[in-house]
Amino acid sequence: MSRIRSQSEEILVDDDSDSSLELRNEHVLVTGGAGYIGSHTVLRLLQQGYKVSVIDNLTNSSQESLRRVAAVASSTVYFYHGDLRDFAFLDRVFSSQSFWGVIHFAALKSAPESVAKPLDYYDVNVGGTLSLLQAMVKHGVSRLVFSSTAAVYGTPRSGIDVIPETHETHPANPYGRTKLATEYMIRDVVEAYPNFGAVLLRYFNPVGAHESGIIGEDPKGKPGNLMPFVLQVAAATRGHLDVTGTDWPTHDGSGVRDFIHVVDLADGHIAALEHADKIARCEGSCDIFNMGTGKGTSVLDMIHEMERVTGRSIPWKASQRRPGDVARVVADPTSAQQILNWSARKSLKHMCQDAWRWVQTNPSGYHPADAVKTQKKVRDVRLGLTA
Ligand SMILES: NC(=O)c1ccc[n+]([C@@H]2O[C@H](COP(=O)([O-])OP(=O)(O)OC[C@H]3O[C@@H](n4cnc5c(N)ncnc54)[C@H](O)[C@@H]3O)[C@@H](O)[C@H]2O)c1
Ligand SMILES: O=c1ccn([C@@H]2O[C@H](COP(=O)(O)OP(=O)(O)O[C@H]3O[C@H](CO)[C@@H](O)[C@H](O)[C@H]3O)[C@@H](O)[C@H]2O)c(=O)[nH]1
Repeated sequence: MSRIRSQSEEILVDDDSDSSLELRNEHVLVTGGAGYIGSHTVLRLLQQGYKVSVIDNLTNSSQESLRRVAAVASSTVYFYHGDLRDFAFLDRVFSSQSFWGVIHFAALKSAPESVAKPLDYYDVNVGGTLSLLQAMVKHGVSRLVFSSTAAVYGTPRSGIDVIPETHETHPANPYGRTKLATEYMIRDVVEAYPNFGAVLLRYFNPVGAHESGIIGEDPKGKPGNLMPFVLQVAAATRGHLDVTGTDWPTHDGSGVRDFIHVVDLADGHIAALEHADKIARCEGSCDIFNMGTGKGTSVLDMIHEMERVTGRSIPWKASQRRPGDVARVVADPTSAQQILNWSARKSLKHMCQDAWRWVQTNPSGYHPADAVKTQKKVRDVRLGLTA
């Protein structure tokens, strides 16, 4: 194994760990792999036998997620601590390993924050991807899966029930615009370089956690999305939930979204990577897929399901609509079903059960205070700096 001086940390499982996994030759680089969706995807990749390296600057995550992933999979994750915008760093990483493909998660992801800090969002989301694409082209790596978002659609055309990939793109905030700009940049690279296979995945609303309760969404700072708020109210660390809009033209007046279990989404990335390989082998192209269930769930539906799962009451109050919010955002997932042979399997009940298990097991997320419990689960993991 080639190593990068003091840039890389290796996360190893003891040799006596019980691993019957058949390893593949394909080495996948995952940017932002320590984060919420990235860590679940790294686990799936390892379970499929891929070799996995992660680049992350840990601005919104902790290496603890990868230690746990390595332990659950009884496998190894190669970790490079660094920033995607640093081309010299990327160049060294790409020189040290021969990557088969890249899954690119690393980004800033808060729509409201992007309104206040648009340049940060363009810098990381567009600038970071620019530097990644430069490294991929320089080192001849030509399979890419990219995290895009339903936010690129903006307000859905009136009267439409589910959003197909062909829907117009009018993002309503800088975050969505950085993702759309990045989609265009990737499409231009595919046009310019033969045999480049890129898959752009537009996620709807990812929620839930791995069923083990070992990895999940680290509740850093004040949550911005619905599910972390619902969990806090269920755990009685927040008094009530503000339902932001109860006068929408929906079945119960609250907003409707397409919630997708993060493990289903992780599986979608494996299918997308295989598709990127297929298209890279025949001339190359850039394909776009929605990642959703096709089912709409209202905020009140979500509250009621969480009440059933937890056996606790979730008090809520009607509150004003959030600026820029829309009534209903639900995916048409047909293309992913037909072309990737992927569809989401887990129900709203699974999403609530798994999110609740994660929160109960890890009340402070990956916080060191929980590490005592954690150490037992990951005691087989050795962490060593490579020279
Ligand atoms: N979670 C959602 O609701 C959602 C919805 C649609 C799309 N997405 C997209 O999915 C991707 C992953 O989202 P997530 O929820 O896992 O977010 P996350 O914040 O948990 O993970 C992103 C990871 O990228 C890392 N990172 C950020 N900037 C970096 C940089 N410059 N260099 C290296 N690493 C950097 C962070 O430390 C973090 O570990 C993002 O691109 C996000 O925009 C997320
Ligand atoms: O305290 C809260 C928070 C949210 N909501 C409602 O819950 C629904 C879902 O909101 P949220 O979880 O914030 O998700 P979205 O606004 O749909 O946006 C998410 O999903 C998009 C993809 O669809 C991503 O692009 C965004 O980054 C991500 O924040 C909406 O109707 C909100 O009005 C509440 O009622 N109370």
